[in-house]
Amino acid sequence: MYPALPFLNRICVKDYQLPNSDIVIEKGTKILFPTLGFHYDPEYFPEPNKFNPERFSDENKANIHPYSYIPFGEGPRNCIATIILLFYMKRQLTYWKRRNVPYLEPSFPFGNLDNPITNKKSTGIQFKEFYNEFKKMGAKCGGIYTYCTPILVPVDADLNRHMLVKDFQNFNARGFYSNGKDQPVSVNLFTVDGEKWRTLRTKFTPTFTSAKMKVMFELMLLACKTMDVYLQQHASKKTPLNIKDCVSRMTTNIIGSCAFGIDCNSFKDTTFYKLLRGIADGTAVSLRIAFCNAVPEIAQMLRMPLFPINETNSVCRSIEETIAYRNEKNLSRNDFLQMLMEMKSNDMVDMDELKGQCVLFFLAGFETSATTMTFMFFELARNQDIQDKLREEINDVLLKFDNQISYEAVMSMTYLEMVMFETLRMYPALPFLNRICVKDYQLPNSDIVIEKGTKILFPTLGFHYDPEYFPEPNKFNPERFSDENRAYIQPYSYIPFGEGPRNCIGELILLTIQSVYRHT
Ligand code: HEM
Repeated sequence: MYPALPFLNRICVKDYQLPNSDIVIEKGTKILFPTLGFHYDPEYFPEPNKFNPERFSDENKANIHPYSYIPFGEGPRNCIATIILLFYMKRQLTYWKRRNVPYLEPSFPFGNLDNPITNKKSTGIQFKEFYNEFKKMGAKCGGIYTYCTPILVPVDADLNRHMLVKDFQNFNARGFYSNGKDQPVSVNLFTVDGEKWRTLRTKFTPTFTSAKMKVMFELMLLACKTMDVYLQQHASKKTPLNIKDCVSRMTTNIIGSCAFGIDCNSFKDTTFYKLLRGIADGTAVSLRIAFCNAVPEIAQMLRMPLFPINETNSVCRSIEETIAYRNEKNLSRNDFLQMLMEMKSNDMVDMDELKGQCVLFFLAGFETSATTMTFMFFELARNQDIQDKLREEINDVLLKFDNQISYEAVMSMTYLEMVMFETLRMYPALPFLNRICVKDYQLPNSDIVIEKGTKILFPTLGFHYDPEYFPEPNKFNPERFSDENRAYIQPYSYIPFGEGPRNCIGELILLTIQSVYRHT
């Protein structure tokens, strides 16, 4: 759809009679082959405006008309750059061998990944398999390739401690794409690196304390009220419920209320729900994010925004309107937006940073929380005994709290916490963590040196399903996280929220809550 050169050119160096025609092309005539024309010709590519990788599946490829697909040119003068590129790619694929790092044999052009067009496995599962291969070799880490990019995969919990925590200064970047010029809100805590990240993290950490969350809890409860009615309707009619849809609406209500100051009642009116989903959901969004991160230089050159423009602009407008309304009426509310407004009035953040963090609050908190809850209900449905035990705990605790759900009541539900931790072990919302080496680094007790610029991918799923760390890993067993058993979990093998100074800022809420309540 986007050939880098939209046409090929040649010059006729000898008079030439067109085949099956009496037209003669004179020597010296310039010829321009319109690549874009061929690629968008429905005779050759039906529904040419549709992005459809299936055209290039092994079966369909054979039906493409020869010489109608010419992104690299054709014939003896086809792009020299292609040949150089191919040579470079082949050489790249020997990177780990040359550096004496244990590696898995790659193949061209996908490296160690499955063919993205025909593959059925998620990237998280593929990295779990790489993990198992390196463990079998007895290695502490190993090298693989995504396409031609070398990626280091640590498979040892103690190495996680070194790289994510102790030697964080060598790996403090995530290398995620953002485009501050054209879409300032794409510059946020998750996407920025270096000094900018450090400054933002220092500014925003105090907004995630347990005291702040306790105050916001009332808003969260209110935002869930309409779900009660929705659930009761389904229960009384005995109609099945799409649990993913239900928790996604609930999460939208909470985020709408806490981050955007909007009462969006997604169980009745799906306007805001659809708008927010438009930013985070869908193949086009995933493809754009994947493209931007795979070839950030090209994305930067094309000035590609990270998030869909229309939806993001609508959400930003709504934030601006709420701020203007609160300022005009002198209103205040115990939400995340108010905290950011106070930071702005103290010149700690500017308007773009404020909007960026609201959008990030949604992106980082929405899918992660909704999928975790969905999988939790899935496992509770499959394990009736665990469901009964949890229900019993909830009923017992509520009895002690006059049947009122309060912050304190929820925090004293220890079995609920164990169930949630086990859900996050089996279904971590992010199946891997990524970092970039920013300073050459010698691996501990080894002569391997990781070069500056190397990408590292920590395979969370691999660790969480490793029987060395979690016996019977396919069994949903919340008891692993009881007070007694938790002490036996190998540090840095359980990483659903990441680790070290760049871990999930949302986890700080959990940690603070735990330390407060476990010691009272
Ligand atoms: C079940 C819920 C959640 C899970 C499983 C989760 C998981 C993660 C993970 C794995 C990371 C990457 C950490 C790393 O690279 O070491 C991350 C980063 C982050 N998360 Fe969460 N998250 C959750 C909820 C939230 C919520 C509710 C918020 C905020 C409102 C949030 C805000 C962030 C931010 C801002 C970052 C980037 C931190 C940085 O780079 O400094 N997350 N999260």
